[in-house]
Amino acid sequence: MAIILGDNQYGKAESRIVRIVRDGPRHEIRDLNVTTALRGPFEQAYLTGDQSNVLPTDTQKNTAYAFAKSKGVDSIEEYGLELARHFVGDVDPVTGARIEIEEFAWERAVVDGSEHDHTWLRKGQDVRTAAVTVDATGEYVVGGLKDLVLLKSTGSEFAGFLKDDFTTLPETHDRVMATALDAKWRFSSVDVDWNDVYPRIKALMVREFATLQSLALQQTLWHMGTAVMEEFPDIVEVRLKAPNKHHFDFDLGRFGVENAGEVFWAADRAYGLIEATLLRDDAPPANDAWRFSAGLA
Ligand SMILES: O=c1[nH]c(=O)c2[nH]c(=O)[nH]c2[nH]1
Repeated sequence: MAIILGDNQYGKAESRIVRIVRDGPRHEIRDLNVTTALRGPFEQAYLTGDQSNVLPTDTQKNTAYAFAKSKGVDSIEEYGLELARHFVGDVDPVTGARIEIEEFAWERAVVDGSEHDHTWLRKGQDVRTAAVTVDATGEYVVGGLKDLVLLKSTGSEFAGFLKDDFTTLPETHDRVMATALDAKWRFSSVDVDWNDVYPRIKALMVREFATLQSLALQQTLWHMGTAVMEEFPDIVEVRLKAPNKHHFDFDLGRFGVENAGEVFWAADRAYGLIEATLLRDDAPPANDAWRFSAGLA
């Protein structure tokens, strides 16, 4: 019996990079969490401790900061592509680079009725994400968002489900539906107007969540994904993950008080977890586009 080294990669996880453009009185801010990972002939670092092929994770971190200055951060997708191309193209042993980025949004503070030049408020809790892979097979961009918290107070049903001896859930034709959406979409091209596309995808998913008379969260996810893929031919795959944040009617009947869908117990766990992948049947191969690192998704 021999033990072999399997899949491996290494890099610097979660460099917090804040890029401020301050060319004039009105500043711009981009607030990022950047993870880099390199793939290539790094077996000897594990097997014998030979570091000769190893570009330190510290250097990877420094490069991410340096590129934030030299290349700027117009979009996280483009910035990720620049970094990945550099590692693969300019650092000899590297054959593949994986860059994962989260972006935290800020909105300008409004002071005395006008937008302030250099003060912002953190915007929402949802996070824009990008995962870029460059290797010998090509360049891949997976855009996304996570923690988009949505709730609708009607327009959601769950009935007609399979029942067995353990089923206690009542059927409903009017319930609260809430989730914290995690969505990822794979592009078939890197020639994309990233900052134009992102808000349109988010708006489409919110529209579907709001307007569909939902028979299940599963159906809602299908509609969100298909709406995005119908609008954007370059998006060939969508992966959705949605916790069903249950809102149970609180039993006020015990106190002789009527509760017609007005007071809920918002349970934080256990929660349903609904996941789906939507894929065009002629999608080009994903190769390592979905191979995540460092627990960031
Ligand atoms: O939208 C839902 N899908 C389910 O699969 C499910 N299961 C459940 O108990 N409630 C719900 N709601």
